[in-house]
This record gives sequence, C-alpha cells and structure tokens, in this order.
Amino acid sequence: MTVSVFGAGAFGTALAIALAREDRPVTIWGRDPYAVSRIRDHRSSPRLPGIRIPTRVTATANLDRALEAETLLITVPAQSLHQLLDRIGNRAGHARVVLCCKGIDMESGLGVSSLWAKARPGGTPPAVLTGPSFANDIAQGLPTALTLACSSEETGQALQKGLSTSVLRLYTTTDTIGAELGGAMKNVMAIACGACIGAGLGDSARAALMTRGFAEMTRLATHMGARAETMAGLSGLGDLVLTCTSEQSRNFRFGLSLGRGEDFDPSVTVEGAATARAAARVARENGLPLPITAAVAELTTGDLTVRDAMDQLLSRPLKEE
Ligand SMILES: NC(=O)C1=CN([C@@H]2O[C@H](COP(=O)(O)OP(=O)(O)OC[C@H]3O[C@@H](n4cnc5c(N)ncnc54)[C@H](OP(=O)(O)O)[C@@H]3O)[C@@H](O)[C@H]2O)C=CC1
Ligand SMILES: O=C(CO)COP(=O)(O)O
Repeated sequence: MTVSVFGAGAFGTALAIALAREDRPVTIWGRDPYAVSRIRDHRSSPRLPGIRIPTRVTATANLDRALEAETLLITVPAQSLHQLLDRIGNRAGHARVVLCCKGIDMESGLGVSSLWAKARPGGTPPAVLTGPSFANDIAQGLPTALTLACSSEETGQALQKGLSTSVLRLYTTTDTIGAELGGAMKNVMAIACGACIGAGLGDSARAALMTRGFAEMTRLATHMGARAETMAGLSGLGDLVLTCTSEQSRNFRFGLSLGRGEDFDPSVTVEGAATARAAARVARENGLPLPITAAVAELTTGDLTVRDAMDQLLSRPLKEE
C-alpha cells in the first residue's frame, strides 16, 4: 500500500517515520518548500527536534505527485482542512482518505469527516485515525495504540493492516463520528485541566473536570449520532486521559498558561481553542448543556477569567450524576 501524508507537521512526519521504519513507501507533502527541502536534504523537522527522518521517507511540495498514492493521510490542523480540500479539488481520485486531524470546523460546526463528505458528495466516506499518541512518542518508536474508524468494515480492516506497525497498534471501529468527536473534544477538556492546574486549583478539581468533561463529550457525540461505547475507547477516554495529564500536550500547556496568566506562543497548534467555540455554538443551537466547553470557549476569547469560570461551574444547580 503506497501512502502519502498531507501536512509536514509533527504528526504527519511522525506517522511517515513509523511507516518508513517498516519499509513501507511513504511520501510527505508539505506546502512550504523550505520545510520539504529540510526533510529531503537534512532529514530533520523543527517540529520533531532530535529525530532523524529515515531516507525511505520521500518529501515533496508537488501536490499531484503526492496524490498518486493509494492511501492519503491528512494531517493538517482541523481549521485548515477546508483550505486543503479546496486545493486538492477533485484530484484525490479513488484513493482511500484517512483524516488524522482532531477538531470541529469553526465555520460549519462539522467534524472533520462530515466536512470532507460534504465537500465530496457521493464520494467514498473518509476514515479517521485518532487516539492517544504524541507525535514525538510515535517518532521515537514507542508503543502506541490508536483507533482507525471507517464506515466500511472491509476498508477499515485493510487500512488497519496497512497502517499498523510492530509498535503502532490500530483497533478498528465503524463509528467515525464517535472517534472524531472524542479526539476533538478531549482537546477542549485538556485546556480546562491545564487552566485548573495552572491556577493552582488542584488534582481533585482536575479529576472532576476530566470526569464531567467526559460526560459532556459523550452528550455531544451521542447527540450527533455516535455510540456511547466509542467514547469509552482509545479515541475518547484514552486520549482524554493522556492529554489532560501530560505537559507534552500543547492544549494542556495552553491551559496552563491561561491559569498562570502567562503568554503562549500563538504559532503553536492548539486545536481545542477553536473547537471549544465551535462545540459551544453547536451545543447552544441544539439545547445541549456543555458548561465546561462553554467556559473554555470564553476563556480562550478572554471573555472569562479562570476564577470566574470556576465560580460559574461551581454555582450551577446541584444535580444527579
Ligand atoms: N502533534 C501530535 O502529537 C498529534 C497531533 N494530532 C493532530 O494532527 C493535526 C496536525 O497537528 P500537528 O502535526 O501536531 O501540527 P503542526 O503544527 O506540527 O503542523 C501542522 C502542519 O500542517 C500544515 N498546514 C497548516 N495549514 C495548512 C494548509 N492549509 N495546507 C497545507 N498544510 C497546512 C503546516 O504547514 P506550515 O508549517 O506551512 O504552517 C504544518 O506542516 C492536528 O489536528 C492535531 O490535533 C494528532 C495526534 C497527535
Ligand atoms: O492529540 C494529541 C495526543 O493524542 C496531541 O495533543 P496536543 O495537540 O494537545 O499536543
């Protein structure tokens, strides 16, 4: 199976490295010719410091060449997906598409697979690859387990076989909506948990946010047609645990900076900020109570302080769990 990765960032490069280590042919497409030449000529990426990219990884800025692969892994941030879709146009042909981005599109309020399907009516629905995995861990060859979601069981199994490696273990599901919303919403909860720890509110408060955040993720996802059990898997609970407890997470670190009142580098990809706003809007429109998500949305726009967010959440009416 030939694979092209679209997006020369941390995650795309890490996946390419994992496949190349097992002698699978893989090409990275990047929009920035400098980033591409750095991979091609120097075998390194500033987003994966200290990692050497195997020579079996090919890098190109030529979109048509990358689109010749049988499987296309899309690894740009969720808010950039519509731009990439416009750029690809109808040139993806019959390739199998696997979306690896974690977010809800701000403009449409759609998850990434729904956004792709809307832009390609009648086309083969894309698969989703998501779950607990830091790019740096994958690039180092550390053991990782992910969810490969595909509405077609047969295609899902073929992708599982083609993309698993001896240390990257893929589990299949047909619930693409559950998988993608779990991956999107755990970033929102990681910002909340980072803010909580940054403001010195303690580990008990973080555990409460993770648990009630998980309830919100499940409420939103099941409303959108997902299965509740998907949320308890790698793509939901698994990624929630990883991202809410590790300073390797950019979303968690962004939350920490909010809690500490510190600046955060705006060039760093923090998917949970836009996703919180998109999800809060979807929730309002559908009458779904997502109080943590709403608070994170307002925290990221500066409309709420961490202290006010805490007071707001604690003063909600008492209820059954
Ligand atoms: N990093 C991680 O540990 C993991 C990340 N993910 C997910 O993967 C996705 C990508 O994250 P990650 O790789 O870390 O992000 P990075 O910030 O490291 O890289 C993003 C890449 O996408 C490129 N890009 C952005 N917009 C466009 C566009 N419109 N067209 C083409 N390329 C574009 C950037 O190019 P340029 O440099 O030119 O801006 C850059 O190469 C996110 O949704 C993230 O949640 C999932 C699991 C783990
Ligand atoms: O998705 C991830 C881990 O599964 C990466 O998290 P961050 O985007 O917060 O770094």
